[in-house]
Amino acid sequence: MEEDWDTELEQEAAAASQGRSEEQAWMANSGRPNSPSLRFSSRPSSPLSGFPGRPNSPFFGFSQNKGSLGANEGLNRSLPVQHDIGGYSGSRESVVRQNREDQPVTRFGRGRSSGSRDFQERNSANDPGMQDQGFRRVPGIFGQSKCFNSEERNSPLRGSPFAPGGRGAVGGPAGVLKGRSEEIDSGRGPKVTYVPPPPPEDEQSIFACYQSGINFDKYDECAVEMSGLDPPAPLLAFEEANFAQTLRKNISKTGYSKLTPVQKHSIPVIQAGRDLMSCAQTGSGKTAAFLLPIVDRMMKDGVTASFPKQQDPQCIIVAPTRELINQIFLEARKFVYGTCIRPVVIYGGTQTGHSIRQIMQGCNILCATPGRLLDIIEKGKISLVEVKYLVLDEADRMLDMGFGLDMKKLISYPEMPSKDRRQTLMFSATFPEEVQRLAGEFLKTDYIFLVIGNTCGACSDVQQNILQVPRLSKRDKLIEILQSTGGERTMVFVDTKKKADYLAAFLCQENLPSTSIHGDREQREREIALRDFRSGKCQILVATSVASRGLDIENVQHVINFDLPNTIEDYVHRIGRTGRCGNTGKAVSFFDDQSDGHLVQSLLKVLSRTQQEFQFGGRMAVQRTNIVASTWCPKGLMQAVAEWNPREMRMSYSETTFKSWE
Ligand SMILES: Nc1ncnc2c1ncn2[C@@H]1O[C@H](COP(=O)(O)OP(=O)(O)OP(=O)(O)O)[C@@H](O)[C@H]1O
Repeated sequence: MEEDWDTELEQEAAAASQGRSEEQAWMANSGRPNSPSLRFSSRPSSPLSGFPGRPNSPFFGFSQNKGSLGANEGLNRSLPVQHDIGGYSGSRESVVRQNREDQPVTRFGRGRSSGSRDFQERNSANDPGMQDQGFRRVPGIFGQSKCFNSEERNSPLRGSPFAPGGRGAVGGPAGVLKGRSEEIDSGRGPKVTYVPPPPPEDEQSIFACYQSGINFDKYDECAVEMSGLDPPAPLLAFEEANFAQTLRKNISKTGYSKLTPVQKHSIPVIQAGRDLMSCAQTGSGKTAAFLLPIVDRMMKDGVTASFPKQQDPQCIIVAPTRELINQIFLEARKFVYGTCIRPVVIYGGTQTGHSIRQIMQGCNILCATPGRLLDIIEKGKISLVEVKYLVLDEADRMLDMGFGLDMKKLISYPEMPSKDRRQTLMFSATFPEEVQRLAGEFLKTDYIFLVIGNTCGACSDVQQNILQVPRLSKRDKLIEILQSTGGERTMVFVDTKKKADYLAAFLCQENLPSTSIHGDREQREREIALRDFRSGKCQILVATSVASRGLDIENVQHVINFDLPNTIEDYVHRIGRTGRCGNTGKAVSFFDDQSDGHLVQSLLKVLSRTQQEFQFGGRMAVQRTNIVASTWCPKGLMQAVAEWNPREMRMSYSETTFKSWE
């Protein structure tokens, strides 16, 4: 999970303070006759009729979901069967523990939220009444159960992969009830036993990649800014990099023939031994920009894996989410192919023993999520003395409140070479100023700061649309869009884990094959969800921000922000799941005056910078940097536009026009 642990809690708390959650709102919304929400809101005994005040309730965070997901006794009765059939070994508690292992957020970060979460979970776990209800059971709708009772048969979820008895592939944290007492007794969850399946070893699978798109050459039009003393000259072509022969072969097997701008500029900086903070738009090849020169150096230095009791990797790469770090590992595997350099990936939610075994088989490039990395270091399984490269992918995220302390801890180990003796590389599509300042602690003073485009630039190949959709109409609007786009691979982002499950189940019910990914799903389920989405088995992936960064999935044509994120950086990363590698994509964001007002200024800035035609609301069109004619637009938006410096946008509205909009 990593990313969304705390932010979602905070959002839930905010929703609670509004006194009415979105799920409740849906329940009350009389839109769809078959909607799961309606079904349960009409039940007189529904706990939703007496919905507890969330902030004060020990069940806050769980009870509300009961109704929205259509939990029923039948589902609950089926849970023990799920354990047997589904072969689950984990539990919700294990997820909590994993998240703690991996998530510095909960350990060091925003303590208030995590503390309250613990409280909620313990209390709800203690209450026998809760065992049959609420959020605990929500994940139970995933996975499979062979027992249908009448209620299940009528379940709106039936026939969907989320339905009981549905596709096992989606799986589900059926263990949600299993480990409950374990947490209470020990304060720790049961051992995580999940061992991820090894990736395919055949050459074709290793080098599988997708085609760059029609706009690939347009990357060259991006403005490039480099600051720092004597930046090395950029490369014009792969040949100029003088890469080792095996690496050259691997690059061509990967299908790369032309460098992207971030590669042109970053590779010579890294080859020159300089530290680098590199910012370039999503999907523009940052991963290869750091991997290629590192692997090249290792090949030239004759690095090979060996098998001492304690491994000493030459390169450590960290990223904020498990799926992303796995993806980076798979990229590294391509470039080292045919050599004795061994990349290894370790991340939370998997058996620690498995991570250790992987490392012990030889480890030159260690790809890790922060929690698991620190764990392994503290277990003495790796030594840091040989680290020459420290790479922070999604560096702004790695340095923010959530992971910043873990990163500091990492560089503070006495064994870790000081910044003068290692090379530190930071990559992201966004670098807010405060993070740029923090980064100084990690980098040598003469580091190079490379910006392709700007430090918070959305991908110009993504056509962005902002639609004003009131909260209660979002679901219908979503269906309308998904039905009109007919089978396009789509990621739908929401603000809470529960909503991700709910929405995925709801979409399945509407015959739109969907799955979900978020931090409360067990790792096995997360990986299955991603696999189903990549393979096209499920055309829609409903996700929290855990999937917003770095994921490179072929042919995602569409991103929908069902809920806008809290920060503009998150928006940029989310919409960057489409329009990758020169391909085009579409992003639609539902804008709700009441909850999204804070984003308006930064949103407009991002939109105007993409220099493309885009739409704001139904009738206001913004072309290039000029807003042209409108008689209507969301009031909240226009107020913010007025506050924002019109000169910067060179907007063409007059004050009278603006007043008439108000
Ligand atoms: N030179 C190249 N030629 C063709 N394809 C490339 C090249 N470099 C990278 N790619 C491909 O482009 C896609 C996006 O690359 P990558 O995931 O590294 O982007 P990114 O900039 O890290 O994106 P994000 O900011 O979302 O993490 C990948 O599928 C990668 O294989």
